[in-house]
Amino acid sequence: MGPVACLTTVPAEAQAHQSFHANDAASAVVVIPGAINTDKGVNDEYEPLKNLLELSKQILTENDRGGYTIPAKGLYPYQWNWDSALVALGWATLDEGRAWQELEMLFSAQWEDGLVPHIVFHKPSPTYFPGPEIWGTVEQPMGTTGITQPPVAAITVRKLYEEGVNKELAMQKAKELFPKLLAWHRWFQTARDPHGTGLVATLHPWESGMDNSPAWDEPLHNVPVDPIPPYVRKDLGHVDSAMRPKQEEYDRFLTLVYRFRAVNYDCTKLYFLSPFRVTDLCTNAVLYRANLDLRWLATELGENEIAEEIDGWVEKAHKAFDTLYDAEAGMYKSKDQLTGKLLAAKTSAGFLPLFARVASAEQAAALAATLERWLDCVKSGIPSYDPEAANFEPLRYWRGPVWAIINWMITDGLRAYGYEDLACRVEADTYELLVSHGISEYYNPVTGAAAGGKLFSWTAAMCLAWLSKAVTPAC
Ligand SMILES: O=C(O)[C@@H](CO)O[C@H]1O[C@H](CO)[C@@H](O)[C@H](O)[C@H]1O
Repeated sequence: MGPVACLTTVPAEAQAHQSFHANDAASAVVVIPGAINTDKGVNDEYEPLKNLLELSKQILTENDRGGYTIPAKGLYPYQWNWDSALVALGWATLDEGRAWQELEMLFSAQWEDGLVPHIVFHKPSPTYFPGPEIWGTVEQPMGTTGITQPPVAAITVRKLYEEGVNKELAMQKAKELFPKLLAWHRWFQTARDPHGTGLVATLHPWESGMDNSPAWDEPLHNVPVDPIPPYVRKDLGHVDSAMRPKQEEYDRFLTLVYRFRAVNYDCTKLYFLSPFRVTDLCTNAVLYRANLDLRWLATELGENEIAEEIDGWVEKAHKAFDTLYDAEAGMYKSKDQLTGKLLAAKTSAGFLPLFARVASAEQAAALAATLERWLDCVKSGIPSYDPEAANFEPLRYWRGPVWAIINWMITDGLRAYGYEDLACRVEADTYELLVSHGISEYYNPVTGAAAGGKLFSWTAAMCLAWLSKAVTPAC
């Protein structure tokens, strides 16, 4: 095969806002596998990537709080669930022991019923709201929230186990973590799918990880705002309000927390009483993939009965996923469980069934075509929301901005289905964003500008674990 024309010149842009900066990023050239650079020497091209990797390493080190990594200073000062599972992939490229420790710290906060909380409040911090005093999960051994997040951890454990150099350590840690992962996945099957539909419920937008996704507009609007105690948002002290969820969303986020707290987060009650209950594509796609990886681990560890149990979950979920596919739109959609309706919004979560491997070849082709259309509408992809939608907001959080972690998941899926060129395109876009604009929480897909929190851990981790391998000097 001849050279692939994937060369992109990245405009120079200073990264003054980054305290560890990759300021050699000017005139960087993105080279993706198979590309031949005709203008510059390989070493020059590699320099921006080397700087980016150095910056990423420094970010993880700076955000390390002694065994767990905060997502970003000030804005998110605790341990977040799916952040940590993704950040562990970055740590693995630097220090395998530290990667395993990240997961151990997360699971040290696991509840007796199996839930792994969305935030662990290891140490007090005055910079985030709502903190442990609002959540009030008093019965737990340590301060946590009482909800969960997309279960990435089993995916990480398989990767660390398979790709780790220290095989003895990997075997020991995988064995220790396996029963904890299993307990969490079983919790999803029972607490969040009590009727055995094959797909699990998400009871709070914070559980979806895509807090203010346009998919939640309708179901969240149906949540009545209770007379909750007055509160001050701390996020707006760190980030411009134009990049964050709106006040009416926060009032409902908090209403849900107080309602859940009133029943002490009893998972047998929450499913039935929550006024917000959706089938979230992100949670279900991540869980599906995590179940495949947990099943793989079960076989590795000789746990054959458990492997069969997981097969049952996967089989049921596989059939149920088709109910989320909108053939006319060429897209998967989340569903409101309380109204039974598919939610109209086309979001980047709609591509995640590729990451899960649950899409058919035909569905994958439709998703690839939709994705291509989206990418043609923006400077840098993948936008988190349909860029052709009237209410697309390129700066506001999950309503338009690009997130590197989602790009990684979708790229992984594209490759698995044979869409190599499209995967390369997303990789090149992601690299260009990071080289030109620094390592931030998310990016404006129209201008490329960095947005949200700066020096962001999971973006740094994606750089170390993904882009470092994907973006290589021409060979
Ligand atoms: O905005 C917030 O306060 C928190 C609430 O959990 O949510 C954002 O930050 C988390 C930490 O990075 C991510 O895990 C979520 O995906 C992201 O939406």
